[in-house]
Amino acid sequence: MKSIEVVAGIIFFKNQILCVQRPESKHQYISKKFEFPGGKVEPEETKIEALQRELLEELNIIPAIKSLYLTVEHTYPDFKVTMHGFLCEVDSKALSLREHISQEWLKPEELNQLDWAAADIPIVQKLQSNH
Ligand SMILES: Nc1nc2c([nH]c(=O)n2[C@@H]2O[C@H](COP(=O)(O)OP(=O)(O)OP(=O)(O)O)[C@@H](O)[C@H]2O)c(=O)[nH]1
Repeated sequence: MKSIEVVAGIIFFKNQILCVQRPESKHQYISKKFEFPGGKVEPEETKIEALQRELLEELNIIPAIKSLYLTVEHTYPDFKVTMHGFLCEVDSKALSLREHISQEWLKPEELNQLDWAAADIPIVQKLQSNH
């Protein structure tokens, strides 16, 4: 089975976190799910470099990347993902949604209102237990 390494930004503006919705996909289990923005780490790139690149590409933002929060391993029916979630901060909510179909800024305790990609659930749970 294919394995991918992914970085994702848990982006805070004050006490709210950016949640973005994936477009429709042939993989039903990730189609239209909410996630933390990011993407695959390319060869020759550090995780931080990959996250900076993806956030600029997907949202046109340059957040302050603070620290690694949680690494999750999840096996979907077609591939295995290792996802590193990094705490990030922005000082404005301004962004351009270039790949996702919607966005929400939610407080940690509100995150379970959304339908998350399965790999994100441990990160959502940790954020909810720490608020
Ligand atoms: N970015 C991101 N991807 C996630 C999360 N949770 C999760 O399961 N994934 C999965 O990890 C993979 C990341 O791929 P991607 O499509 O976002 O990455 P990318 O921008 O590099 O893709 P590309 O191949 O189209 O250039 C997707 O299969 C996605 O479903 C998440 O919170 N953020």
